Amino acid sequence: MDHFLYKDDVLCAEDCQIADIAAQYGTPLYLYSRATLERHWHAFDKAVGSVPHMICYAVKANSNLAVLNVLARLGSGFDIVSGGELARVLEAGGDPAKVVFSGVGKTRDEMAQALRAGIHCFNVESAAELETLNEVAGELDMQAPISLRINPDVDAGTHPYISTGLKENKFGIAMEEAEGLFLRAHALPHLKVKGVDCHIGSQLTELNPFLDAVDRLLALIDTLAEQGVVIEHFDVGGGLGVTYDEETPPHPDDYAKALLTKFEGRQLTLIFEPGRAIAANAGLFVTQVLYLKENSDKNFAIVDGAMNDLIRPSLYSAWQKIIPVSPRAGETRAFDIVGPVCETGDFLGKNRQLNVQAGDLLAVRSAGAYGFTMASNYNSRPRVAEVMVDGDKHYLVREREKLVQLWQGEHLLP
Ligand SMILES: Cc1ncc(COP(=O)(O)O)c(C=O)c1O
Ligand SMILES: N[C@@H](CCCC[NH3+])C(=O)O
Repeated sequence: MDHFLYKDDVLCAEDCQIADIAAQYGTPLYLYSRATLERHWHAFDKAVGSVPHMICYAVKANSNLAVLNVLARLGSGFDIVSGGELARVLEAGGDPAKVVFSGVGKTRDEMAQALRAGIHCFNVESAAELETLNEVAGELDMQAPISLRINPDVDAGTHPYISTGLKENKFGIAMEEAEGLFLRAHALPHLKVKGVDCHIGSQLTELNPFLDAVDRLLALIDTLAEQGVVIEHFDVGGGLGVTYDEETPPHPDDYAKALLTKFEGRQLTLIFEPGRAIAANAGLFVTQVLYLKENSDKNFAIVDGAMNDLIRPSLYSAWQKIIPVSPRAGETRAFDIVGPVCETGDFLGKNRQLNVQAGDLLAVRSAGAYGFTMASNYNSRPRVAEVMVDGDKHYLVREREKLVQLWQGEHLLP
């Protein structure tokens, strides 16, 4: 069920009118629906059923403390890629024992921070990282729980910038090296081998790449068992796609059902790291039209939101639906929806059929994932407010940045 619907011709988020929210907090703003976040998380959790598992939400998709807290209250685990994300999870009340730490460039400090916090597992991505983690754990007189992230060399069929499971990508350990490295990890005194891990890319809309990756890693698990290395968990990563436009990604039920057939008869705990599938369609980006402008037969709607607030259209040519908050009757025209940033690539959408006037509010859909988390202060634009609705209530979950925050921590020469 969609929680962003028109009721009496005005766009609502759950039971709140978006125009009221915009009037109260100003624009641009990000708006999240608690009910949608919870529904998406439960969809994964229920789909896996009674098989031992952890749903470790990928914090990078949306790391607002209120979002993390809503998920932590459901019992979610978390997939992190930095010490900053770990700190956020802890601040939001997340359980460190349900945290997995991914990423190719963990620093020694981040390793120590995560060891002290008592995380579930490090997803190690290279031989060099393995040796470093063993050293850091040794200095702390601890044993680091690890899995190795294997790069299964499957084509995820997604945008090249968000494909991660091909040999040419920087992520994970090559299949040919995997066995040797597991044996090395098994022999190192300050590491405890727990699992295997993969993550082949993001916004996948087909099941086959996931299934191919699982097949390859299960074969590896069998080889390892013959060598006395017991694997307790299988982390399938994240990557399940969402509908931005006409895509028809598998429902978590079908995704889980297909994967579970591969694990029948095995004593493996499953770990899932969904980010986008939980957060993307739980959020909107709300922006106001500042001016209309016509240039050589082209219509521009210049809005107060920009690429620094929501970079996906500029960075990946990503298409996100743009809809009016209070639709006008009458003729539509094709508009490019552009922001105030001084870059030609600053657009939220191109060639959109709309009937808009200056002052109107527009909502960019599917903006709950990789929206605010990828925002910057480019052009010295303060980062926008974030609001969460919960039924007929709404809460400011991050204040709009103030101008003085733009140069916080900067210093003049004496
Ligand atoms: C290691 C890892 N896990 C999980 C995710 C979450 O991916 P998605 O948002 O596509 O579910 C990512 C990002 O792609 C990732 O790099
Ligand atoms: N930022 C990307 C997804 C990256 C996934 C990171 N592992 C997007 O918006 O589509």
